[in-house]
Amino acid sequence: MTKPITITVGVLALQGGVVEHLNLLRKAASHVQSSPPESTADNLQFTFTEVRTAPQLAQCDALIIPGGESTTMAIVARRLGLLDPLREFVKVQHKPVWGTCAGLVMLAEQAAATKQGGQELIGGLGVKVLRNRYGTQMQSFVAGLDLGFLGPGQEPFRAVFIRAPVVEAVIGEDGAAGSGVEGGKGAPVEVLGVYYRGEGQQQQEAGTGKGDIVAVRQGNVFGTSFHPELTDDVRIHVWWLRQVVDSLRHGKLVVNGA
Ligand SMILES: NC(=O)CC[C@H](N)C(=O)O
Repeated sequence: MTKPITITVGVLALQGGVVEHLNLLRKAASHVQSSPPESTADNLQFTFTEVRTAPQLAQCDALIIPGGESTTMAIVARRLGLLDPLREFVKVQHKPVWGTCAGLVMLAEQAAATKQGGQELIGGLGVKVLRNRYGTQMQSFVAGLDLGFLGPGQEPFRAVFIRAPVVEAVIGEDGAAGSGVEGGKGAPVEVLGVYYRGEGQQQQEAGTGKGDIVAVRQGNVFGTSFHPELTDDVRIHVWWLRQVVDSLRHGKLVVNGA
């Protein structure tokens, strides 16, 4: 029998929607284990854990940065000495990371200043984000998104937007550290989700209309403006865990226990 592969996935637990991600990750894991990526059958294990310290981060093969308030998250991370280890995790070790909402802001290379002085970011995604694109908490909304990366013929994903950022501009490979496992030249920035505000489904399908970029990936770094963890729809978590497994198997990364 082959040795089990245990993948440790952390959720940064300084502030924000931590428990919700952990719950959905656990559900997603059982989906991934019941139809595992090829060659990991029977021996794929996941451990999910909260991350508050650099040693806890070092145990992780992949990380989720949840929604919340990115300014607060950055201040707390700085105080705990976590900002540099997080940058190392994302930009030097190129481990898979997913940021939701405030997490997307943290992973952007640039954020359009909404306050004087700006804020500290982790970076890794070659994009510039615009914070609070749709206004205040009161203007929160749910919208059906067609997310092609989930596969053909999928139902729209009911995306929850709460003081959500959007990707205002793709800076590209040069703006970020690059996310290819090999290092060096960065991976391209891929737009994986667009929200067409007040526009019809037909325009979405035709790819017309301007729309806001609300899901983006560059190599191992993935970001969404919205909060899949606040729904019981497990599809994006399942997709991401599969990406994590693939990346760890095909990249030159060390997997705990492998
Ligand atoms: N729901 C959220 O995560 C809101 C993000 C928040 N507006 C920020 O900029 O950090």
